[in-house]
Amino acid sequence: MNELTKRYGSAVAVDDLTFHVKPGQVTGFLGPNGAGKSTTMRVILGLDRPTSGQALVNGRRYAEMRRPMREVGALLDAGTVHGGRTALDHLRWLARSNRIGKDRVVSLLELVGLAGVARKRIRTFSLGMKQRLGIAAALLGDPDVLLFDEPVNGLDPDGVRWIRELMRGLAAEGRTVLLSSHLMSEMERTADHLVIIGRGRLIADTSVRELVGRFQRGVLVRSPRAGELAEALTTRGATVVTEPDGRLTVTGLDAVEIGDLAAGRAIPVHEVTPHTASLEDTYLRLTAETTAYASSPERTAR
Ligand SMILES: Nc1ncnc2c1ncn2[C@@H]1O[C@H](COP(=O)(O)OP(=O)(O)OP(=O)(O)O)[C@@H](O)[C@H]1O
Repeated sequence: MNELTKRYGSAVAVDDLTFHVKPGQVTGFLGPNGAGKSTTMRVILGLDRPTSGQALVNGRRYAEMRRPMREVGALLDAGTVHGGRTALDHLRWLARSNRIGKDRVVSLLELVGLAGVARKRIRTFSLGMKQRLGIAAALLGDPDVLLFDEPVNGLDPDGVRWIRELMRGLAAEGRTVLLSSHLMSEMERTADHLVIIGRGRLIADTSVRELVGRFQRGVLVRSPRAGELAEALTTRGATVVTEPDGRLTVTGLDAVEIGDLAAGRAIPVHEVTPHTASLEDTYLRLTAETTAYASSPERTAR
């Protein structure tokens, strides 16, 4: 994504957005409703034209690919498939028109857990089943790059866990996985990296670990020799505050470093608790401003 901007009339859906998605990891694409995630994915897939800037996959625009399904697989809106067809017919038709072997259809129906309903019409499927079918379609061409827009919509807890494991498995195979959601709780356990947007703009492009670290509020440490430990920690560059109950709040060193330092000096430690704002809190704090703005049209009008 390079300086991508997409306007619909006077409304800006995506605003000068630049980020790169790496292979071998799951990248969570997060933002409140209306942040511009679907629009970005539609532009990547050539379904919408950018107003300016560009979205490239493997250095090329989607329209320039000779066999796009073999390069990029996508699940956008699972509800748009032809309801009169069976799951098997739908995938066979997609395979035929993209010169993909029939065997692959059967193995994918098994992979997504739809083998037993392959000959049922799609209109009888639940939303979760349609999501599974959409995922099978995305994987049909065995592409290295995969885009999933809110894939857990409509799935039960088993389905959510299945998606999580599937995404992690695809990334472990070295594929590039971009997964959108408006819920941080989902991403926390699935993604390695996060791209967070709000009102079409980039808010954060960071690893999950870095984001946790950024909002760490220190490590709480309890020791019967707190004074001695505080002195040792301060010497190592940490900032130490002694709490009224005698515990120490340490910043500047993480729990592992504190534990190792104490062990090295044979100072007993009875508690080491990192105090981290949850990722959910962090995400809400990061996006609060954009959400408030977006939900107050009278303010944007001025
Ligand atoms: N075809 C369109 N015409 C006009 N405005 C549009 C169109 N598509 C999207 N928008 C607007 O662009 C903005 C971004 O929408 P988009 O669907 O990309 O957000 P999103 O992050 O995917 O949100 P959600 O989580 O709700 O799906 C919204 O304000 C939306 O109303």
